[in-house]
Amino acid sequence: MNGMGRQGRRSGASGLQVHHQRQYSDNFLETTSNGRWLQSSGLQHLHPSNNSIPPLQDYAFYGGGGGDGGGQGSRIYRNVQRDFSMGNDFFDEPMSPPVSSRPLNRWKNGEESPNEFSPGLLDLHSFDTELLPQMPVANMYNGPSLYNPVRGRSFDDSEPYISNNKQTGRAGGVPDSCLLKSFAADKEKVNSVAKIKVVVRKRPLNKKELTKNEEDIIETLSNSLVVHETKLKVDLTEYLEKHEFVFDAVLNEEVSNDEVYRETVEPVVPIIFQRTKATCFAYGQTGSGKTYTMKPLPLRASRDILRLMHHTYRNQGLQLFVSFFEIYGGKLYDLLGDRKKLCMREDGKQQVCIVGLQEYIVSDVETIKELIEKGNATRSTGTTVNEVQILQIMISRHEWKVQRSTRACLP
Ligand SMILES: Nc1ncnc2c1ncn2[C@@H]1O[C@H](COP(=O)(O)OP(=O)(O)OP(=O)(O)O)[C@@H](O)[C@H]1O
Repeated sequence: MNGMGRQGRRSGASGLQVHHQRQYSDNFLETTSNGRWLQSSGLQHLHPSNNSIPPLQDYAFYGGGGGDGGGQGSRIYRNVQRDFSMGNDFFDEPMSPPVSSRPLNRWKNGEESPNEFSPGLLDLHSFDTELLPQMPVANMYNGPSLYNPVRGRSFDDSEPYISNNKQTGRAGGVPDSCLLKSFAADKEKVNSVAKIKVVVRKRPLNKKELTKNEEDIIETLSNSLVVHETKLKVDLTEYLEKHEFVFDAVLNEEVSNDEVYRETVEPVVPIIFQRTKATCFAYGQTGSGKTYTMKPLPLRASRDILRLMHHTYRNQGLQLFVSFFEIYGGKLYDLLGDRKKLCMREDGKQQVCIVGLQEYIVSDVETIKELIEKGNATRSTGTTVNEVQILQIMISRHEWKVQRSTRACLP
């Protein structure tokens, strides 16, 4: 969100969510089921037929000032998103026709073989996961706990969350009756945590706004912000109307990108080792700071994911896959695959796949950085209403991929 003057600016926010996706379409935005998916993903405002659900900024921020893009009092805005999601596909059952053959290290090696690089299928099905454990997972980041085994369903076990807790508890010598109570309490606690976390970031006034002597009309409080809107009485005297909006967290203009990461993505990182997918996206008006906010997040997340893979989950044959695609004008394009047009398909189990999406195995942050730069260079630069870039970071067991690839050959 932005520091705003008084002439018609609104703002943006970033959020996290876990979602399901089910649709079948060549044109991503045009089907009812896509609409459902977009809605469940918090992207409903991208659906052309959906005028009923206002995007957050449509009611939260308006009448702000200056800068590019925001006309005076205008409710028109560029609905651009910066998005990345993380997850794993280590499920008990195959969720979709699997990747027939992955472009293993294509980017690194700069060579292709027909077997290795034919189009794959990316399973976008999200496990109906435990809730985002803000409370439990936050604890994992106290000091060296990042390296401790995480609780819940993970690559370490195939037992449900509660069983794993039990094991952890036993190791600590807690009596069974207490354990049962504590498991129940834990489960209840997790169940009571929201799946979606909305964080608003205020950006400082930019040079243009400062030059114009515009006022900052946003006041940030701990988890809310107040918009000071100037209004005119009938006798043309000015008065201020205050509008307060509450969010899960509000970050003021002094907050660094590191703090944004800690507040938003860091707590989710261990969760993706627990059969879950997580999505973080930013939305807001042009110039509101989406790129500035989102750009550092994937690399920081990758660093933590790799650290967990190399410590807590070492020797488990885990690999990290990266893919990057764009939804542009209602269609999908592979940003790491020469902007090839992709399509979404639903398999026999009604799981959604992106057919032909290139995925790259990565083992270091530097390579991920290169891939992101490559994707950014390929992305659209237009000013359309519907434009989303989605970077996906996925953890998988190599053998699992191979197993699933075999199934892909079946009719
Ligand atoms: N929190 C911040 N602190 C300092 N500068 C910021 C902050 N947020 C944004 N900016 C600056 O504001 C300008 C616009 O930000 P940015 O490009 O991220 O906006 P955007 O929402 O991605 O815009 P667009 O939708 O047009 O791509 C940039 O110059 C950026 O450096």
